[in-house]
Amino acid sequence: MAKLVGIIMGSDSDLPIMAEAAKVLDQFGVEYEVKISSAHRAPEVTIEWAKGAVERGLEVIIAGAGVAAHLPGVVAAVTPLPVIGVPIKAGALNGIDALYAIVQMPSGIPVATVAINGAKNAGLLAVQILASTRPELQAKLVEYRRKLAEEVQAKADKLQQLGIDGYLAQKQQG
Ligand SMILES: Nc1c(C(=O)O)ncn1[C@@H]1O[C@H](COP(=O)(O)O)[C@@H](O)[C@H]1O
Repeated sequence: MAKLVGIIMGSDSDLPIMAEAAKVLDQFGVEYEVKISSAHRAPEVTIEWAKGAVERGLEVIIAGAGVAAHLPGVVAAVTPLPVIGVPIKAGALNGIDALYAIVQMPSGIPVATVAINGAKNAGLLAVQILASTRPELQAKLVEYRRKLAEEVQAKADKLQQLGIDGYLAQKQQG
């Protein structure tokens, strides 16, 4: 399968979080490219990467950045591809600054913003976008959701069986 998703982040310090998006894509068998670049520190390289994304065959971009997180918006400004922004928890404001910077895009250039450090959901959202034209991915998503629901049901059954104190005691034991 060709590389369909581009993952870009502002710094290698974002990598531990952004790796969670890559992990989801691995899980669904979606190939991707990964890039460290910065709209602030390396603007030309960033813009060149984003401008070439369509030609390279990418269909979705996941862009993560912390603090004054302009990277996702700058990428979105130069590509017609959907951009999913991941605000990274970093710096004195713990990601609130990044969240606001990414989510408050001016009208006309959207960035689909997930939660602070929400790289896993960014990966899932990318899979969902790709799945709209790929039945095999759609089927995997249905199965993924079925397992999630099964896990919730297992917890509900256990709580019913053990009661609150028993449940918490068992949870504490790990
Ligand atoms: N927000 C941006 C941009 C950008 O938006 O272009 N470039 C780097 N950064 C962010 O700066 C934080 C600290 O970076 P360093 O750890 O390299 O100092 C990172 O979270 C990065 O995403």
